[in-house]
Amino acid sequence: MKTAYTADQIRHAERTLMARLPEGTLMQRAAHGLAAACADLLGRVYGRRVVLLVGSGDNGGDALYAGERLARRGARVEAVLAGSKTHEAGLRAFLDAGGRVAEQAAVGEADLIVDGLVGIGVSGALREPYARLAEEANTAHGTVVAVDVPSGVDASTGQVAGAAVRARVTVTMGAYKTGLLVDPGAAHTGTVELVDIGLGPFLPDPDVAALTRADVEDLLPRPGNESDKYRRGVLGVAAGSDLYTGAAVLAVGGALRAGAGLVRYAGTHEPVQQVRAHWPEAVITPLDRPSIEHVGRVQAWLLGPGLGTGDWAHELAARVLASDVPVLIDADGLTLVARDRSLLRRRAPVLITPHAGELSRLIGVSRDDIEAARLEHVRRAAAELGVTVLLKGSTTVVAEEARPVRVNGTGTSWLATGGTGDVLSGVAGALLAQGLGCYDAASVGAYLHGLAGRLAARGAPLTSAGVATAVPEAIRSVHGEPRP
Ligand SMILES: NC(=O)C1=CN([C@@H]2O[C@H](COP(=O)(O)OP(=O)(O)OC[C@H]3O[C@@H](n4cnc5c(N)ncnc54)[C@H](OP(=O)(O)O)[C@@H]3O)[C@@H](O)[C@H]2O)[C@@H](O)CC1
Ligand SMILES: [K+]
Repeated sequence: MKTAYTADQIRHAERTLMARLPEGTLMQRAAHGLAAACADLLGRVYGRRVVLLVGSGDNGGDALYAGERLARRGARVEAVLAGSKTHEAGLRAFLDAGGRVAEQAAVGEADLIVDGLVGIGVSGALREPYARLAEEANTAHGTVVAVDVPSGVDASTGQVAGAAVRARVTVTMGAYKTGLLVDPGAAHTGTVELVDIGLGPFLPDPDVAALTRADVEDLLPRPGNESDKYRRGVLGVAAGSDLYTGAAVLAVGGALRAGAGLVRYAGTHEPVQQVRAHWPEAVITPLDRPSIEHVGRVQAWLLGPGLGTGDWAHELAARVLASDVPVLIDADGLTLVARDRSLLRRRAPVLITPHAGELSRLIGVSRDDIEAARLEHVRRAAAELGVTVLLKGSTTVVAEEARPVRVNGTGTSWLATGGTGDVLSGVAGALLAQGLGCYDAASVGAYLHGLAGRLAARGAPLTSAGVATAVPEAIRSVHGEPRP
């Protein structure tokens, strides 16, 4: 598990560790790791031009001590002092090593730009001249390395209130910060390199976590010798309508590709025809009224994609939610429960999979506000609604009360196309039916779906059907099995 922490959590751990070490030890460890990362990026250090953007706090101190090391190896290092004060000992060491302070920064001509403006001590939007320097770094030709956190990104939330550095590499000290994993901040980090400064034993429970390949491998259900289709998880799918047939086809496809033992599809005439044509392996119950009494036993339900939002759909949703198995609610199902919250009053678990627009209707917050503060709102939705929430987006986040938010970074922007959400609901639904809890089904589902998206896209546009087709390959790559 990749774990990440808020600025307060990091500071608390740092204080405990610092009390046991000679003064300045941690910053020297940080600077050592930072200088090594810079040297790697430069290839040859001697003679190369490096500009340090130095803020008034210890983030600037890290940059100065790393600059000292690079200067000793023959780099031409200039520092722009942006704050009202500067880390004194760091500046002395930097100057002693031959570093220079520049009035007018040659940011545009540098081979490497080290962003030491602000780290975990940032509050609010970058002030001048920090904001201008961040913009200069972003438009310069040189490689930008952010110290600890790209300046302008809130380390605790990933929120970006104004100008912010966009780094090629972020060298982060001691532990990942939440804001490095969650968008919009995550989009600013480039590759994140972690420098071990000995913080590990002092860190509390994480604020957020991201599943690694090994975690997903451990969590993924694998059929044993005695498995039969009923034990491997039967998913009921209540999706699609005479107007929207594709959603049903894609959701059933996602579920079958993600290992449901059996999919029982229930729907009206048109989607039934389509699902039957695409997926002969699905067991189909044509519905002439909104009822699930003839569908047979299932271990979980997927409710909503393409279902419509009229009385018929409402009645079917009420029947599905009156069952005693976990239910995943997506798309039109979310519109129905936004209108009638009483549908969510049930004992068995509920997983909802909204995008920001759908979540906006559920919690009465604007879509833009949700996009700007995804963590805050996904947590709030989980607490207010008493359900597990998977908020879709460039970094998908999964919240359940009293658990760290799980962040998924496997996705690709090619996935932002029609129908991919239906596939995701099928994948996560199949995992629910195979016995994973909502929290794990959602986060493993997001991981596989993102990976399948990458495999389907390979750098070019994808189709949602292609994403479903790539799910088995994603599972294979998680298990590390050779491809046929
Ligand atoms: N502690 C440790 O053991 C270790 C810490 N380490 C390093 O220290 C970093 C934390 O250092 P920190 O606490 O000094 O805070 P930091 O991020 O430099 O920023 C504070 C300064 O920023 C300013 N400022 C704030 N907001 C601003 C804005 N919007 N726009 C403009 N300016 C703004 C604010 O200025 P002021 O408002 O006071 O004028 C304040 O002076 C951490 O990220 C890591 O890199 C590592 O060496 C490992 C060991
Ligand atoms: K920084």
